[in-house]
Amino acid sequence: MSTQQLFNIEQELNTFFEKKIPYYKQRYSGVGAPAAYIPELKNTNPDYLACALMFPDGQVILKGDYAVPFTLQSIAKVFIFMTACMHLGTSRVLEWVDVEPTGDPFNSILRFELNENKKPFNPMINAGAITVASLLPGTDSTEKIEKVKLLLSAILDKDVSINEKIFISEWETAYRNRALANFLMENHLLAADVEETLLTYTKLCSIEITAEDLAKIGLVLSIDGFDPIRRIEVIPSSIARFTKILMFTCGMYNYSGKFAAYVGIPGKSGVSGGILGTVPPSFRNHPILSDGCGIGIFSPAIDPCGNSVKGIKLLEDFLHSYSVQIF
Ligand SMILES: NC(=O)CC[C@H](N)C(=O)O
Repeated sequence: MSTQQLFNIEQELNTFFEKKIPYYKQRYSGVGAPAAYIPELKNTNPDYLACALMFPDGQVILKGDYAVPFTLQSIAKVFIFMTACMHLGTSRVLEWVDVEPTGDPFNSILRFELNENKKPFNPMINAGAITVASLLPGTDSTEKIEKVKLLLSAILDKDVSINEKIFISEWETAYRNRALANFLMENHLLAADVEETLLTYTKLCSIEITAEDLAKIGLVLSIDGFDPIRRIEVIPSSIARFTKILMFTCGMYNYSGKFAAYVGIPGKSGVSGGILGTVPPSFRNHPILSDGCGIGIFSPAIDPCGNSVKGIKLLEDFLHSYSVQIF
């Protein structure tokens, strides 16, 4: 692509987001609210809205409140799964967890009580992620957490840290996840101690990132685990590709089907209001997104499914406005 074309695209996208971010902030002001079940998240400003895009040539678009850090929350499930697969092999991990969307809330306990399904439905809901967290290699939570942090650091080319305040706030109130972990243990679906596994899972949910970090992760996933900027593989391609399938089918909890149908890319959200999006390279000659891109969105007011209200609207608008379709 010529420098002139690149400049025009950058200008075009800048104009798009400079217009849309204030629009969505106003249009959906007061709709949804920051997650209240983790007390520390309740205090987040619901009006933040950030978008980051990263392209394979290294071009980055950062708009809105992109400098505000937030915690991964459920987005951590993507890295918990990939790390476990990298150490144990995907087929071993899938002996413990299924790959079926649920249609139930992300922290639902229903299926265990009914005892309808032996394995947790998929690694992108709490039950599945807690099971997979118990499989991580290491003798205690510190070692297990380190393995996941190493993968994230390799993708982002920097260290990541845990927001202790948010971790403690969730740890002290994680009644539902404790119940889930106990059900899992009762069904022989935890490979490590209940409290140790919960500690691993909850700390990983509290890793702090930015919208730009999510865009970088999305970019690496879009190119099947390859970092096009440093020209190295950071995730084995078969694992990156399998993870995108899970994101596409199960990444948005009980909104996953609608997200796939109406937004149309692999995505993963967290109750902090983050959305990780990945646009695979297209075989169609798309004027902007032919080579793929990574998307990071952040807006803390979430809907009853646990997804960012303004974030989904902005993402949907962007992808539709630029006719991004992966099928
Ligand atoms: N949906 C989410 O983001 C959930 C993550 C959160 N840490 C929990 O386990 O409840």
